[in-house]
Amino acid sequence: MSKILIAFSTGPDSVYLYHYLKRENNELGLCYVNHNLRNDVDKDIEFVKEFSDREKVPYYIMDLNLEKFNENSAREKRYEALEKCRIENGYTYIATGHNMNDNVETVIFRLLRGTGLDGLKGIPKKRGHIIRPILGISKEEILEYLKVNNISYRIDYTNLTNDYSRNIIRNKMMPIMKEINEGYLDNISRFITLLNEDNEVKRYIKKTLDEKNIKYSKNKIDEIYDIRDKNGAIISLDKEYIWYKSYNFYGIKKRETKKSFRYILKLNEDINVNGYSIYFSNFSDKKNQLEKMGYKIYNILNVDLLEIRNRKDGDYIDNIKLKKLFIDKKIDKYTRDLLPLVLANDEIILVADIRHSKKISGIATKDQNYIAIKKGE
Ligand SMILES: Nc1ncnc2c1ncn2[C@@H]1O[C@H](COP(=O)(O)OP(=O)(O)OP(=O)(O)O)[C@@H](O)[C@H]1O
Repeated sequence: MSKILIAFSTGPDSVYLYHYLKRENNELGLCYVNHNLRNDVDKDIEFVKEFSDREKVPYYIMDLNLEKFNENSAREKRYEALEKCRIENGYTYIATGHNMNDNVETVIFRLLRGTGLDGLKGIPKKRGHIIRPILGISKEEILEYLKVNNISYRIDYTNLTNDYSRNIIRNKMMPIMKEINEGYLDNISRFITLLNEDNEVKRYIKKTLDEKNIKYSKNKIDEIYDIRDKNGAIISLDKEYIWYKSYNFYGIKKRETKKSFRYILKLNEDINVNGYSIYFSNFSDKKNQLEKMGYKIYNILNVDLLEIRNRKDGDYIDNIKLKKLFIDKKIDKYTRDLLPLVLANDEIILVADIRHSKKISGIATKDQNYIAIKKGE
């Protein structure tokens, strides 16, 4: 439960916002800012008083004299007045009634005027003490709710806006977009949400790097951002740290000290190395099972011992230098040392699950020795 001051203009959005927040058991108050710009302010104030009486919530009227200001400064002064009211009366947040239509209109307006990606984030859900709880609700839903529940409100300010471009977007462009696609509002709004999520991930990355005092470039943030869905992915940060993504972790880890390894695998043995499981077998039933579990299977003839080790300088697979392969496949230096290589008769036949030598076949036939490999936690 929070103590929330509603920026209450008496229009449908504010009235809906009140009912919306009431459902969540918040402690509410109403603040009407009197701009003295409209003739029927008295009726607004009467509405606020009646509403507050009926709902048993406190109200506050903040007077402004804005005759000499333009619309922009009216908005600024309104936010100042709301903030003053919030502090004086001990509220935690100010909630405004911006809705999904306002958000989409804002983004379209910015697109037409020219904007960067940041501008397409739309109206922020939260900024300082200001929250906008009904940003995800369309005007249509709001009006429908008020109608069905027989809830009264005053004239919609937003339709009286004297902002010329806004009016064209709202009254001309939006209806045409709706003709093209009924779901246009949801679709654009979803796009805005996606952009905001992206921003949140990037903010998290930046904050985490800053906390560790790590020097980084903007590219690094993009690189880290790109692996956000790739379990097992690693980005090298510096000598000491890596950024690591696994099923339940996405953040900074200390590098494990480089340990070289070497194992011998006999037929029908298996092994786990640095997150890879490897089977060397000739059981065909098991082969089907492993295949279903996502293992890559390779046939191998005339071998009954395999060697599993990490890379060494000058390693080759077929005629390709491992180093070149790693660069081509964009495998960072940290990961390169952890990858298990599989060797038969001193020749590399598998580089983890990344590449197999021409000498072994990716098609496993019956009753043959095979290697099964899979990366997994
Ligand atoms: N006179 C007022 N008193 C209190 N709150 C108001 C008043 N007018 C507007 N608000 C608040 O601001 C919200 C947005 O209203 P409106 O779209 O008219 O304002 P705006 O800030 O000029 O909008 P935008 O930033 O989208 O151009 C309303 O839902 C309401 O919460």
